[in-house]
Amino acid sequence: MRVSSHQSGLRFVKGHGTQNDFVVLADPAAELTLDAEMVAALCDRQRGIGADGLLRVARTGALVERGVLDALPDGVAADDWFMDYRNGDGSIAEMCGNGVRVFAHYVRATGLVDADTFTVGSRAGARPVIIHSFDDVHAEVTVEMGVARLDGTSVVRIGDDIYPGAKVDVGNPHLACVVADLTADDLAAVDFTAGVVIEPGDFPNGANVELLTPPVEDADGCLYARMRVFERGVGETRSCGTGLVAATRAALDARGQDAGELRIGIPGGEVTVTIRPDGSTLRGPSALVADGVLRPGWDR
Ligand SMILES: N[C@@H](CCC[C@H](N)C(=O)O)C(=O)O
Repeated sequence: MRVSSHQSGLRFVKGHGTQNDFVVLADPAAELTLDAEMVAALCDRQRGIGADGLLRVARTGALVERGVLDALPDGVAADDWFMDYRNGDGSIAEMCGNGVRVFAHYVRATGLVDADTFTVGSRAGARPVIIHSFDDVHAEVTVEMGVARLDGTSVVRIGDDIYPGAKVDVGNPHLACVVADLTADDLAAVDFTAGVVIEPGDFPNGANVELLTPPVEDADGCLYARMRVFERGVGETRSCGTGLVAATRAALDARGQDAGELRIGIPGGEVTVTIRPDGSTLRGPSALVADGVLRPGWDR
């Protein structure tokens, strides 16, 4: 069954995590065919519903049986709910941090899960979550994001400017640039409209690019920074959970720290990232804003 040809209309939910927005499709038995063209049309803000990405909610075992996944990812059981994530251009990515928060909120608020701690499956492996609070619209969720692995350095060109950064693997690839002396106003003025140019030799599968102001201590002694992000397969988004973890890892490393906490403001809100030598967490909000039904033939 293709997404387009469901006779009785396919239900969807629209949600976001710090305004990184998603179409959520419940498909427990993995019966839908999500081809790239269809996902791109659904995520298109003029042709379709409009979103940065799509989250299919399916049982991990069903995705293996249907051949969407080759095998159960590490630490993920057949009965665990799996976040089958697609970028807005239809491409598949290994992980989406904001997506996991929205996904966890969705399965908890709809009763597919009846506990506040559980595991979400992703192509990058198991992502344990804690639901701190939720109702039908809002939730506050922490995601265990695993180890953010530093992997050397590279550069990105944005307009006429070259930014050096740290390559960071958070399950998906990032170039996290902590830019010395960059103010919040400078960051807001960066022009992403022509895209970003990364080194293909350093990132054979592409990368997400983050620009971060150097962290400063706020009045309470907490570290705070601001970030913007240009996502692989999407373009500039108002937030990127894996990017926030990558940027925190790079910023703490630049301060000689392999652990610590950082609050980060992004255009879509604010999150808290904690880095430990053996892992990392991302804490922030989720919102489920609308329910809808796709009309048969919507894509013609
Ligand atoms: N917005 C996401 C990341 C989505 C995947 C990314 N665009 C990629 O291709 O790796 C997040 O919140 O982490």
